[in-house]
Amino acid sequence: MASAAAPASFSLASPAARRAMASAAAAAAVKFRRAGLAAVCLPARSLGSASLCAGADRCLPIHAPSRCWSASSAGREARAAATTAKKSVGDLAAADLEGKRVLVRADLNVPLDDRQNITDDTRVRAAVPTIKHLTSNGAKVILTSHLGRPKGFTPKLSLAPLVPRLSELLGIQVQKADDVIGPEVEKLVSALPNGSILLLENVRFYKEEEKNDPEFAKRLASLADLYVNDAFGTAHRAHASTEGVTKFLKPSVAGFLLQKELDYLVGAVSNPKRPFAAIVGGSKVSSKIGVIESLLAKCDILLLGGGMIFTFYKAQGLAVGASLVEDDKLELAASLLAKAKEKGVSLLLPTDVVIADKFAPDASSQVVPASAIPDGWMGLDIGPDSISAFSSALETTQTVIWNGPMGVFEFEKFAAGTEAIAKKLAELSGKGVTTIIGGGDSVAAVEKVGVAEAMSHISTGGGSSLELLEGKELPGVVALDKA
Ligand SMILES: Nc1ncnc2c1ncn2[C@@H]1O[C@H](COP(=O)(O)OP(=O)(O)OP(=O)(O)O)[C@@H](O)[C@H]1O
Ligand SMILES: O=C(O)[C@H](O)COP(=O)(O)O
Repeated sequence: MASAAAPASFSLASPAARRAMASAAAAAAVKFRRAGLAAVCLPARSLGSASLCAGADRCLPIHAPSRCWSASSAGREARAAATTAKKSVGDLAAADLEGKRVLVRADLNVPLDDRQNITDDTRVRAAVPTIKHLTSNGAKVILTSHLGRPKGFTPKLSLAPLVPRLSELLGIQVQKADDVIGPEVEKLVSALPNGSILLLENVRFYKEEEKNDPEFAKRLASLADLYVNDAFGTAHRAHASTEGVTKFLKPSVAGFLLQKELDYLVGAVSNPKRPFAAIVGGSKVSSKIGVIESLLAKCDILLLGGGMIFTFYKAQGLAVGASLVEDDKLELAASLLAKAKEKGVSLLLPTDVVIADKFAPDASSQVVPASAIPDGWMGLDIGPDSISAFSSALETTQTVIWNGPMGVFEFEKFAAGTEAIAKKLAELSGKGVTTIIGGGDSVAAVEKVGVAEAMSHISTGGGSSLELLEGKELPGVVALDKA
């Protein structure tokens, strides 16, 4: 194994970034530059919190009990309609599993605190149904995952802290290997009894993983008889354990979590119950162009919030004061507005905003019409009239997908818009509307309000869910056997 190396670089979507943000915020508050604004960065990001839903044969975590997924439900129809229809672990007969060594790729990339405690176990809970299904059918599970972005062997990114929680959730003691491949691992695998689980060490300790090295993939694959990919959060990476191993293991199938993510983020979005509304927020329009364009082709109503709205306002000739604006995206914003019109999509921009005199939790604030933002003030949330207009528009829908907060919800003063939307979606969910939270900060917002359990689906993916919503194919999915 290679030796420890340089510090990893972070993307905002990764737990590594969350960990970095959390510890920095705990120390005090971290100033960072985001598109010209000095922001106080809080550890707001986390992923879902719903509990396992007892009783359903293939029930998955992170969704409302009333929407337990089953083989005969609408999910299957939606999946069949999706271009990503893949063979599932549920399609394998018990005889295909009994006594077989199954390599399961999960995404156990969870946030850990300084004492190596898991601070959000959503991804661990989400991995349980597939593993339980395999062990209860007598398979020998060889579990593999990454944690963070190590450069070589990095003890603090060992998967060891995952063992107690996994064992507790699975109801059996999970064994852990100190390596990913090699004679020691092979020995442990050959001694596995039916129905047992061996967790391999962090697969990214080998640089060959991210390089999708065929020799490494072959050695990893040689540990098993078949492959199950349940790592939705990493399905946008063409790595050895997500893509390379499929060339050496047949069958290579989707786990229940991966399947449910596809059912919702592809199936329900491509073939929605209508009217279908998309809510897109977040900081910048530039990071959501692909998502907006893709959703414009599918939705009936598009609600825009967050920092990106000011680029749209400016494109319409409004003054935006000191709000976040991407001047090089004004034409793009105008063309997106024109495209919505052309496609007959009802696009709503907030009509009023909560403005602040500085980018800080203790800023002075006031509500003004979108057309009356004074010089020196910046919009940090959508206003009450907009909340009410957005809520009325959502009342008419049957499917809603949400990606990106309506304002700077990390600051209490500017969290009302995001929280109101979260509550509205929870209410609609209770009335049978399909509500999908597409990963990222909107998940943290839904969690903060305590309505995560009410939603139809909360994605465990950050980058992967954005790529799916942009209409991209994910290499980890493409590589699996067709349904
Ligand atoms: N009006 C605003 N001005 C500046 N920043 C804002 C504004 N509204 C929201 N934000 C910030 O946008 C950030 C979220 O943006 P981002 O584009 O990362 O969202 P996301 O899509 O939920 O995340 P991800 O990219 O992981 O999917 C939040 O930290 C929030 O504070
Ligand atoms: O947290 C994530 O988004 C996934 O685990 C993928 O991690 P990565 O961005 O380091 O590939």
